[in-house]
Amino acid sequence: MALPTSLPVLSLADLDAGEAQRTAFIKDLAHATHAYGFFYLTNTGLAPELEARLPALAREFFALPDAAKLEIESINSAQFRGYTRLGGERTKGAVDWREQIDIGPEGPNTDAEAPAREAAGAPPHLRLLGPNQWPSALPSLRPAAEEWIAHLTTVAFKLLSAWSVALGQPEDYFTQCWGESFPLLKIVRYPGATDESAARAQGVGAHKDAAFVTLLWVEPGADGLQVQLGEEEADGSGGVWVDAPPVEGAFVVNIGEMLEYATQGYLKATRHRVVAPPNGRDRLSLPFFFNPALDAKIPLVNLPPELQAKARGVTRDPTNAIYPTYGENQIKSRLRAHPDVSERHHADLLLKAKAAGENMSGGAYA
Ligand SMILES: O=C(O)CCC(=O)C(=O)O
Ligand SMILES: [Fe+2]
Repeated sequence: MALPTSLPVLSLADLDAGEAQRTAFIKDLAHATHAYGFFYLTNTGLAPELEARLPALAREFFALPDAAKLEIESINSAQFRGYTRLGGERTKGAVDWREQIDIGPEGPNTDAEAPAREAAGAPPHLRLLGPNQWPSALPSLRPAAEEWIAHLTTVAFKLLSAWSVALGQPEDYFTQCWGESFPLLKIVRYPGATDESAARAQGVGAHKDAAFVTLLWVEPGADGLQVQLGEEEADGSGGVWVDAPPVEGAFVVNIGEMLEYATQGYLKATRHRVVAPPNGRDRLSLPFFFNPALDAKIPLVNLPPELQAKARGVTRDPTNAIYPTYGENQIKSRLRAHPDVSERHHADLLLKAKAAGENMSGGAYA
């Protein structure tokens, strides 16, 4: 297969532009996400005002004094919400050179009830339900982030129904067992490289996203994202690393491991990484990971024979099993990514995982 030097661009508006354009969109979507696992999506209906407002607030947040940022440090949150300072996160055990805020669905704090709940048989992933942390120095961040999440949720649902049709299923195939979505928005800043530390070359290390689907916004002009196309080896080597610079007005969309798993590899979760910006520059991005409810079990898609013939199967690292319940995957990847939060709030789960022989030092995206 000839590899493109840049990723395909699809317009979401085509889905509502009459039968012919809708059919063409679904076909292009299937091709892009089977062959590459990545594409650019334009015309998502995001209000230009919001597209300017949230990144501007993100920049304001990162420019706050450390004390104001650390007020919402993720170490305070058993749900891994809030601010993670530079060097606080890992991929494949190596430190990522970025600072970020993690924002999930808002919920009451039930940390104190977890032991009794679990003694009565509730799964540990319910520990991920709880409140976000918002900076008191920047009250306008919360409504902007919530509007962003709400809009991308509608965009992601449109994509899910288009994939359902592309996979020969009814439109509501994925959503019938979906439940209340459990998305995660990250607000991320990668500082420029300095020659002080070699670790800074890894903005975020090579990984596949654990989510169903990711919709990534990148600040215009900020390159650094690279995508591994072609046939890679099981150990992650091989293939061709292609630059995926931001395209004006577009989100980068990519398949996560849960959707790859549900389609037995027909849709591809493609490895990607971010190279730290050059000295004197920094890079802002807003990855949005779209996921079903923590207790959702999404059935494997019964592919039509012509697609089944092209499904690659899912080869898994035996130390990084995919569980049928979404929440089990989610809590494991959070435990790996944030060892400090895990040791403080979930030491019992770390011990259990180690006793079961799982590799818990792999980082978010082992
Ligand atoms: O910041 C980016 O451009 C991508 C980040 C990413 O791949 C991730 O957080 O999973
Ligand atoms: Fe990613």
